[in-house]
Amino acid sequence: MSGAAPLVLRHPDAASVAAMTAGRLLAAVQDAVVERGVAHVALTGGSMGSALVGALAEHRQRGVVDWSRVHVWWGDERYLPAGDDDRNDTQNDRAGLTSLGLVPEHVHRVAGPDTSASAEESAAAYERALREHGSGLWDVVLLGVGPDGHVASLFPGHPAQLRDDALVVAVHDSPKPPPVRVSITIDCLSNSRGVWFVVSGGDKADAVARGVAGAPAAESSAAQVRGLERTLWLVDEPAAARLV
Ligand SMILES: O=C1O[C@H](COP(=O)(O)O)[C@@H](O)[C@H](O)[C@H]1O
Repeated sequence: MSGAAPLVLRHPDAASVAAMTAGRLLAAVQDAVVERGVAHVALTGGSMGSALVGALAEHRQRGVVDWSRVHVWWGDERYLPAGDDDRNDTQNDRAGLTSLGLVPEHVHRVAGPDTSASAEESAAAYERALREHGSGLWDVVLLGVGPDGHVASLFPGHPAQLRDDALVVAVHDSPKPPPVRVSITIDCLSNSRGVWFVVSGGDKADAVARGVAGAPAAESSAAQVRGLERTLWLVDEPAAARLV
């Protein structure tokens, strides 16, 4: 498999994962803005996605970053109307994303059924937006991991998991509700300088072990995604419990 080999960074608990990752993300974004004038970050939903955004919003050094040069995207979105409680962007907004000082046009939200005819149309629009901004060469892609090894909305064994004919795909019949989603594909997520998995909790211990070990796709979507320069697993001790 191409990309950087996984590096595991262990933390005592979920709050430490969020706080340490927030500091690391501020530095990575600052580096990107200074080196290239712009930073592109893919956010994640789920428990750690919002914990991380909350830690960013509370970070004492968050003002050091020129947020007007930062673009945020989502690795996946639940196909629900804007503002729905179950959307990843709604949860990230409530965790503090809106307080960072991002330019609204640089916050790239996935269209829901209120503004698109179908998940396919929404995925195509998101892909067009990505192509307008360099086809998704990310600085950092953040990924939560489900107990089943899914990342973004790419579930092991699901027909959408290994799609390689698009940057963004519609996902129907998701094993985790809601059933309709839009997801960036494995190849596109891997087109990032850094891929950072953020995981906490003992229910994720098997998924972390499989992901770090490079398990086959049938067992882990996480294992199929690696960064071009760095692949970090930022985990708490319960999530690290099955690592050898
Ligand atoms: O449904 C989703 O689940 C994963 C993991 O969520 P968690 O709550 O188990 O941490 C998340 O990364 C993904 O973005 C989201 O849509």
